[in-house]
Amino acid sequence: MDSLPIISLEKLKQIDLSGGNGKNPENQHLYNVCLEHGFFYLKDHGISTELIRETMAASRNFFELPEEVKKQYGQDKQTVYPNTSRGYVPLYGETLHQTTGPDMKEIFDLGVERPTSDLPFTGQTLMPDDTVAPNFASSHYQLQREVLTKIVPHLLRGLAIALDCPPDWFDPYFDKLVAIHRTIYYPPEGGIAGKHTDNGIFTVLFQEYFPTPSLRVYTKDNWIDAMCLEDAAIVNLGDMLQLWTNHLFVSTPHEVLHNLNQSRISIPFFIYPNVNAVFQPIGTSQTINPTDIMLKNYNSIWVKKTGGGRALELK
Ligand SMILES: O=C(O)CCC(=O)C(=O)O
Ligand SMILES: [Fe+2]
Repeated sequence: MDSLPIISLEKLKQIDLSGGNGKNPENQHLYNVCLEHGFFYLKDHGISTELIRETMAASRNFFELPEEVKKQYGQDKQTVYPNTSRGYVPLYGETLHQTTGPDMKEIFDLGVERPTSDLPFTGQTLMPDDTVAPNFASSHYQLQREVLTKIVPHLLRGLAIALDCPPDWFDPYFDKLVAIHRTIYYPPEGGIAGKHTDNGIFTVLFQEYFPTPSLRVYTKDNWIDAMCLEDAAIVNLGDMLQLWTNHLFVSTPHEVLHNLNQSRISIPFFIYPNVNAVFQPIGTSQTINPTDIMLKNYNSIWVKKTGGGRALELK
């Protein structure tokens, strides 16, 4: 196995409720892929290549601004709690794996814009306007709207059906979902994201197209390259879905080693349930509040600097 499986969102959306819970062959495929890899390409997702390219170009233009301009949107200027969930982070700001140390990359984190609130991960991001970073905010929020309407609900339904649950089984947990929406800039020759797992339910990732890949995935006891497939997003399962499914599905370790002579942009969307949701891992009587898990993960990345997700388990 040296390439990752491909799931068609269009096929997943063809739910036939006449004979049971709507499971179709693509759901069965999704189930097997989630058991075995937890990492796959998502094609037929309905988001235009132009919008993705435009958002990447606007991101690159932002990251090429002088440092003192970018720092005006730093985490210390953000009002959402925790402020490490929003805004600009310079090179070597984030540690995803303790042994690798601080990552050589810059990031900007956005969220779903909701009225300011005391609830964690809820509120407005301080963003550069068009005079500072043309099209940065507008393209990102357009892409976010499309990810949250065209991909996330259908993937949640596909996963529910794959798990032999009714299609709308996850829906009440996600009607005010939390999304950490990030854009990353890896400088040429040495950009890095240390080994980690993502902490949420799943991540929808758009990576810039290069013939030589920089993203690597640990699956079936091997590190393999995640080649760039034009027009396909990547989806990887996170720790929270692993926990929810009582370790049936796996959150997959991955890392970025970017050695090309050009910079690389990627745009992941980390999807979490509603802030005040409570879920029970399948087959247990435990109750889990996803926000507690998120806050613990933020503490481990930004305060203790011991890494992201299950990074401590990864050598
Ligand atoms: O840049 C990438 O391709 C992946 C980034 C990533 O894994 C993350 O930010 O969690
Ligand atoms: Fe990741």
